[in-house]
Amino acid sequence: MAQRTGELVGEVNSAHQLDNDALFRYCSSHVEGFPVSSSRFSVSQFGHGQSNPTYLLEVESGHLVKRYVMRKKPPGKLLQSAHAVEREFQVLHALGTHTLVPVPKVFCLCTDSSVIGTPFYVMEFLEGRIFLDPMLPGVAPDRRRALYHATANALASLHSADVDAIGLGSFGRRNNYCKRQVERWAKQYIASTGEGKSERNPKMLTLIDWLRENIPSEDSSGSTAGLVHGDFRMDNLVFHPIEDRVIGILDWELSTLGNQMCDIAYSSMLYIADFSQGKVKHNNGFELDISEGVPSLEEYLADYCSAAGKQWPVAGWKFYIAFSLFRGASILAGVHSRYIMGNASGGKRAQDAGEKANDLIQIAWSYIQRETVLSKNPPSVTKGKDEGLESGGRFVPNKKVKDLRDKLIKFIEERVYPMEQEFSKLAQSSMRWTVHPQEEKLKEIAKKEGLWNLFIPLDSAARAREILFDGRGDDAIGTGFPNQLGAGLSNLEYGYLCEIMGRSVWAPQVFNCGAPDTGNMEVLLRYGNKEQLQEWLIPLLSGTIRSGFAMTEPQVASSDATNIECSIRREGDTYVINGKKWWTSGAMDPRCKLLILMGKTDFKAPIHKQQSMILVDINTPGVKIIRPLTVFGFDDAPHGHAEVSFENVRVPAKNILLGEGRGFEIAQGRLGPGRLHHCMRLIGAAERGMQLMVQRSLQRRTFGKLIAQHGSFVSDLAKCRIELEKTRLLVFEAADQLDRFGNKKARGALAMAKVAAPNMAMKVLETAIQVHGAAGVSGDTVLAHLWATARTLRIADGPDEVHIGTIAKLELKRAKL
Ligand SMILES: Cc1cc2nc3c(=O)[nH]c(=O)nc-3n(C[C@H](O)[C@H](O)[C@H](O)COP(=O)(O)OP(=O)(O)OC[C@H]3O[C@@H](n4cnc5c(N)ncnc54)[C@H](O)[C@@H]3O)c2cc1C
Repeated sequence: MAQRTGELVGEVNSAHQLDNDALFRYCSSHVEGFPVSSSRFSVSQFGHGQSNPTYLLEVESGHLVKRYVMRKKPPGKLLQSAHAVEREFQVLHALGTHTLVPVPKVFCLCTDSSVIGTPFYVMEFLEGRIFLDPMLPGVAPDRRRALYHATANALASLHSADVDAIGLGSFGRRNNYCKRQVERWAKQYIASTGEGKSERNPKMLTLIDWLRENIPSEDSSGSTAGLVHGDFRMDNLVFHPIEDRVIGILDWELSTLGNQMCDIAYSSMLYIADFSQGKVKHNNGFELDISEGVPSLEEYLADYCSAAGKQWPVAGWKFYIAFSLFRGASILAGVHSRYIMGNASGGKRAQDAGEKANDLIQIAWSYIQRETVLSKNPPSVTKGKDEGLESGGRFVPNKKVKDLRDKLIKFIEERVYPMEQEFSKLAQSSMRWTVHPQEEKLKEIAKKEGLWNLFIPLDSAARAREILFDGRGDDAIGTGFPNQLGAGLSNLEYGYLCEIMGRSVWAPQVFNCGAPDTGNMEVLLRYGNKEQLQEWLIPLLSGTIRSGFAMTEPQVASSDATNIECSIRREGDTYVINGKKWWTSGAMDPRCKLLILMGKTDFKAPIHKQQSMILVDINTPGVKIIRPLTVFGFDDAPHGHAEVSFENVRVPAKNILLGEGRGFEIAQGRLGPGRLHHCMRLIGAAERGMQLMVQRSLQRRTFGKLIAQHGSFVSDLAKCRIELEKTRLLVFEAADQLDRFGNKKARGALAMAKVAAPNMAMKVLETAIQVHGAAGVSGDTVLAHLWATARTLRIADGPDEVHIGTIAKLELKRAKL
């Protein structure tokens, strides 16, 4: 079973007591968001890990308890070059600032030993899961496979960091890494063993000689060199609280530049020697019987090589594993030695380290005696690699989509979530109808990251390219950045990404994927002519303007669009518009420039030929914003939902879309993908609800138990997950049908998704709100806002009953055939 990161702490070890007041004062002035005064500041120590003492800092700030992690050098006389927290800070800072490698954010480094006795640094506390036992007891087999896949991917991601580009070019020497490491750990072993220390093992000395003679040739050339973690094991990884992905790689004490094969070999050592439990378990140098679902050593290695783009290491593998065992033995001898001298942070657990060191030396020798240790060629890794979104399943994102998804998740978690409170604060102030400057900055970063206009389907992009550039692939459209027309994704592929954006009400617009802009751009992409595309689509694509869709009218039941009364009358080379609309989302936004309006050009034509759509510049005389409307009190500023009147509004005749009487036809085209985007975002909103409720349930105690231990909660949680997964499959199915058969044939699946998604999201968010108690209904969490949005979607873009009518009609039609 996994341990929660917050559960791995205990009282501070007597050898590692701190001056808490000095630490508090330092953090107040050096750590972002750390309060200046607090009624409670507590320090506890992580028991896991034995090298640099690591502490959990909990500080009360208003009604919140903020958590940070502090890591320091151990006290006492230290071996040269060990415990370099300054280097840990440097590498974490570089990776966190410039790459997508999952690491905790670091806040400050203190090199002044007078503060708490040794240098230290403070970093973010990651709420997640740590698996102390790599055999993953209590985890289902398919999840085990997914966790190993995530582990291989995390290592590949850190190995892919471009050290020169991120300021780590001089973090170490790249060539002859193993050569230097053999000498370093040999020296350390000698220094840690002998009289008054851990007993020296003569077999270790012969092992050192063997290693010196068998260093692979690539080591001297540096061809497999790059950033090396140095202690990459599953128990140094924090996994997401519920998803099987790594959110933080910890313990960078031994990181440097060098031969990266050492990292993958070290992390594979568990297949040869499992010392996660009291005694070392081994099979005389052969692979151990591994738990069901855990990939074999070769599968794990192949998974890593494929993700990192590395050669299958058949030639040097024996050396790398033997070296890992040797290095492990040297480290354990050091721990044992420190235990004897009384300053190992692992306390009593360090007592057995000497015996374990000798076991590893023996296993290394058995391994070296093996004739072959790796097959000539890697096994196929397709199995397990791309199974399901996280594990198995029919809907499987390909590598391109997975990469975009990982990027999006990191972007949202690191840049959007931290801004949510700030955006909400502005949206509730007297400046509510202005745009937060940070939102515009985030848009620019999203463009550069290639996370822009991802909603545009391949076929719509092709049409725009044809019309605007005669088919040339010039996507920059003179705006200075590529991918204006998206990433060439299908609706299904976008589904995997749109879902992620739905986790925050603020996220979609950051990626230019917010409603109603996406639907409006889709209308232009599908039905606009060249002039209309140039005037309106291009600024919408670059995010310099926003738009609204004006169909619903207060005086008529607008779920039946044939009721619409707004008139669009032709007069010479203009159309004159008269009518009243409401719920025109986005019309309050200061960036809103375009309204796509639906009205009637011919009240006498057949019922579905009376409507037309026309492009209206919001600044045209006669367009009047009457008031913003609220959704359960949320006015969704600065975007807003407006009541708008149109009095003798004259627009050029060329602004008509597709021609008079074609409004219904366009509405059908617009609403299919637009509706589905709402469903996708609702899946994301529900996932956020799941995440928050799980976190809350594991932190909060009632009547002597965590909420997570109460049976009623467990039952609700499981039911929410079932509903969520059912709905996700339905939404993917609808997207897939939309891609394969088009809007009309997919209408049954689209209607089912549109009914299922808001109802499911409401149920999940409602449960999450309940688990949060009063905090859930307040503005302190995102839950109330997400719930309110989900509720509107049982009405907006067609009420449930209308879609239910469509589903039933198709069902009955089938029966008649
Ligand atoms: C937050 C939000 C944003 C919106 N954004 C936009 C926007 O940007 N642009 C825009 O034009 N509109 C927008 N709308 C309006 C929305 O699309 C309409 O509210 C919706 O189409 C329903 O129309 P209506 O409100 O007139 O309800 P009505 O048509 O009056 O329907 C009321 C109720 O009648 C019942 N009903 C209707 N049809 C049937 C049926 N066939 N069988 C049984 N019962 C039925 C349902 O219970 C329905 O909820 C938005 C609405 C909300 C809440």
